Amino acid sequence: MRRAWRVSDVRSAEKSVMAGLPEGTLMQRAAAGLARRCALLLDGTGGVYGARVLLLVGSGDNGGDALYAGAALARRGAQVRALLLTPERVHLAGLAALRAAGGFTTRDLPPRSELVVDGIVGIGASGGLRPAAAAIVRQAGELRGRGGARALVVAVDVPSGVAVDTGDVPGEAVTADVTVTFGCLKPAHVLGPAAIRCGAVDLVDIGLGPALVTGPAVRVPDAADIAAWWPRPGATSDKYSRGVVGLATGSAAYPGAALLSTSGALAGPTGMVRYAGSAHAEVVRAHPSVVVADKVADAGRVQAWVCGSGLGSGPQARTELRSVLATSLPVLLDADAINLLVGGEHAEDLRRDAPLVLTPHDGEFTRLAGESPGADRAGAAARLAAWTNAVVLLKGDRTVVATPAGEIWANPTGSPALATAGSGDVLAGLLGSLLAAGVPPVRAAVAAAYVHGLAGRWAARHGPVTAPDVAAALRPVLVDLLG
Ligand SMILES: NC(=O)C1=CN([C@@H]2O[C@H](COP(=O)(O)OP(=O)(O)OC[C@H]3O[C@@H](n4cnc5c(N)ncnc54)[C@H](OP(=O)(O)O)[C@@H]3O)[C@@H](O)[C@H]2O)[C@@H](O)CC1
Ligand SMILES: Nc1ncnc2c1ncn2[C@@H]1O[C@H](COP(=O)(O)OP(=O)(O)O)[C@@H](O)[C@H]1O
Repeated sequence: MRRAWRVSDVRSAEKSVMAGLPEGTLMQRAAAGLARRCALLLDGTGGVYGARVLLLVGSGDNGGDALYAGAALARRGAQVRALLLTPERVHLAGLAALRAAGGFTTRDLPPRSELVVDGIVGIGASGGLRPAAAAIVRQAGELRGRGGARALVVAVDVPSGVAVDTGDVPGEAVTADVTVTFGCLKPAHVLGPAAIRCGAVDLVDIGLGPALVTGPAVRVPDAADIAAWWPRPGATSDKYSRGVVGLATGSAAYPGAALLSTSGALAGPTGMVRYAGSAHAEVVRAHPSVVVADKVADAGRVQAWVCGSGLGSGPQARTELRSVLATSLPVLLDADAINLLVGGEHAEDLRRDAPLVLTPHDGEFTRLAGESPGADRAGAAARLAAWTNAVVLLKGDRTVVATPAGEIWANPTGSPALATAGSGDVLAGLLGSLLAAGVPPVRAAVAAAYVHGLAGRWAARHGPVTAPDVAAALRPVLVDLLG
C-alpha cells in the first residue's frame, strides 16, 4: 500500500524535523536525490557530461531544490542553464551554488535541451499557474534535445500547475516524465488528472517519516493488499460457507445488465450466485450454476445483495430496492437503485445498521448529491459517504473509494478501456461477491475496482473492449494476482 499526505500535514512534519537540524539540511537531501535521478535519466540519453539541462526556477524552495540539483549536475559536466521566473526573488544560496559549479542563468528558452527540470512551484503553489509561468510551461513542453528527441521533463516535488491536495489540473500544467518527490507522496501523485501528469513518481527519503503523525489523506492499494484480502476456499469450505451473493439487477428493458452483473459475481469468491428478477430465464441459460427466482422475496438466503444495475425505475424496481434494504445484510446499490434514492422516498429504508455501498458514476453522483463531484473528487466522495453513511465508490479513470469516516482510497489500475457500456455492471457483481464472502465493505470496494481495472487492461490487449470481455478477463487477472 502507498500512502499520500496533505500539504498541511507535510508542512507540520517538515517543521518538526527542521527544528532539530541545521538550516537547509532538508533541501540538501532533496536536491541530492533529485540530482541523482536526473543523472540516471541522462545516462540513458547519452550521459551527463555535455548534456544540456534547463532549470525552470520559481521564487520558492521548489526553485531552490532545482538550483542545487543543477549545481550537482554542472559539477559532473552538464551545461546547466537556469531560467528564473522572478529574478528579483530567487533562492540566493541555490543560485550561488549553481554559479559556483559553472552553471548560468538565461532570459530565454534555449533552442535545445536534453532535460528540463521543473522547479517553478511545488507544494507552496496556490491556484492555477499565473500567466507568465503558464507561458513558459507551454513553450518548454516543445523543447527538443539530441537527435531531435523530445526533452525529458523532471518535475520537482509535483508538476507545476497541479492542485496538490485534490489532484485537479485547473489550467496549464507541466507533464513530467518523472516526478521526484520528497518525504512522502502527496494526493496529486495518486489522484485525478494530476497523477497522470506526474509520470513515474520517485520518492526521496529526507527523514520526514517519523514526523508524519497524522493519518494519510489517500491510500493506494497494491497487488499484495488485494491478494491478502481476497478470500480463498479452504479444505472445509462448502458453497454456503464461502458466501452466497444475491443479484437484483436487470429488467425486461435491460436483460444484459443481469447477465453482466452475474458474470462479475461468478468470478468472485462466493460459492453461489442467486439471481432475482425478470431476466431469470436468460441468466440461467447463460450461467447454469446460478440459482434464479423472479423476485427478491422468493430468492432464498444470501449474505449480501447487489441491486440496481439495469433495474429500471418502475414500481417493481422500488419494491425490489425496499426488499434488499429491509434485510440486515450488506447491500450494494448501483445505477438505477441510486437514481431511485433521489427525492428522498427511500430515506427511511436507508436507516440501517448493515453495511451499504454505493457505486455511482458522475451522473448518478450528481443526481444523488445535488452537485457534481467537481475538482475534488475524493472530497466529494467522502462527503457523500458521510451523508449516506455508506462506502462510496465514485467511478472514473481514477476511481476513488471513500468511507463515512473519511478514509479515502485511489484505484491505480484504471483503464480507459473500461469506458464501455455495462462494465459497471460487471464491477457491481464482483464487488457484491466480495461483500457476501465477508470482506469488509471498504476492502471489497477497493479490491473490486483494482481487479476490474486490471481486467480492462487485460481485455484491451486483444483489441476493442466490450463489457463481456472485461468479465472474461477477470479470471486470468485473478490467476495472476492470487497465484
Ligand atoms: N519546507 C521544507 O522543509 C522543504 C521543502 N522542499 C521544497 O520546497 C517546496 C515548497 O517551497 P515553498 O514553500 O517555498 O513553495 P513553492 O512550491 O516553491 O512555491 C512558492 C512560490 O511560488 C509562487 N507561486 C505560488 N503560487 C503560484 C502560482 N499559482 N503560479 C506561479 N507562482 C506561484 C509564490 O509566489 P508569491 O505568491 O509569493 O508571489 C512563491 O514564491 C516543496 O515543494 C519542495 O520542493 C524541499 O526542499 C524539502 C524540504
Ligand atoms: N476514462 C476511463 N478510464 C478508466 N476507467 C473508466 C473510464 N471511464 C469509465 N471508467 C470505468 O468504467 C466503468 C463504467 O461504469 P458505468 O459508468 O457504471 O457503466 P455501465 O453503467 O454502462 O455499466 C467504471 O468502473 C468506471 O470507473
